[in-house]
Amino acid sequence: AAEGADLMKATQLKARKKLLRFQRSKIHDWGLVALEPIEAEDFVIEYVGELIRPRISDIRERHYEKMGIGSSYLFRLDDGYVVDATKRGGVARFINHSCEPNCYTKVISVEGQKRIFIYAKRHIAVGEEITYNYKFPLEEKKIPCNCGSKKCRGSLN
Ligand SMILES: Nc1ncnc2c1ncn2[C@@H]1O[C@H](CN(CC[C@H](N)C(=O)O)CC2CN(Cc3cccs3)C2)[C@@H](O)[C@H]1O
Repeated sequence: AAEGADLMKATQLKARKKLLRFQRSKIHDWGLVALEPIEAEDFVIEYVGELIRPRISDIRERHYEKMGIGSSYLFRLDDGYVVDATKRGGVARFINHSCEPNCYTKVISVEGQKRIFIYAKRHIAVGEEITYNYKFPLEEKKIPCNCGSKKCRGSLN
């Protein structure tokens, strides 16, 4: 019974959203920083937003560009669907890109709904900024990357 309780506790620890703080980032404007140590493969946070169809996301993207808020609160899924965190989103929308990220994203269908979960690739120490690879498609107009990692590709797209 004791080891069952420990297993339960360990599972909860791994699955629980981690303590994070939204603060100025060395990479870009604002970012998310770990307030507790995070182990490899631990669940960190869900990228919460509205799941929208490709056509709707094109219309919104143009609208956001015109409004000057930049379209990168849009998290594109492989099938063209987009999770839009611009209006209704969680703090995960503030996570910055790195070419050597400490987290990775996984799209999981929960009751037919696609959701984006962010996990740690490695141990993350208190105070480290949470990052994942945006995997933006290559574009002409480059967004210079400021991740500072040795293997930085120089741009996000
Ligand atoms: N490694 C990097 N190097 C350089 N720039 C980066 C990096 N990684 C994220 N970026 C920028 O961050 C946006 C992704 N953003 C993540 C959070 C951002 N730090 C924030 O404070 O809002 C969300 C978008 C929505 N936009 C609102 C704006 C706020 C200020 C100017 S536009 C930012 C991206 O589209 C980029 O422009």
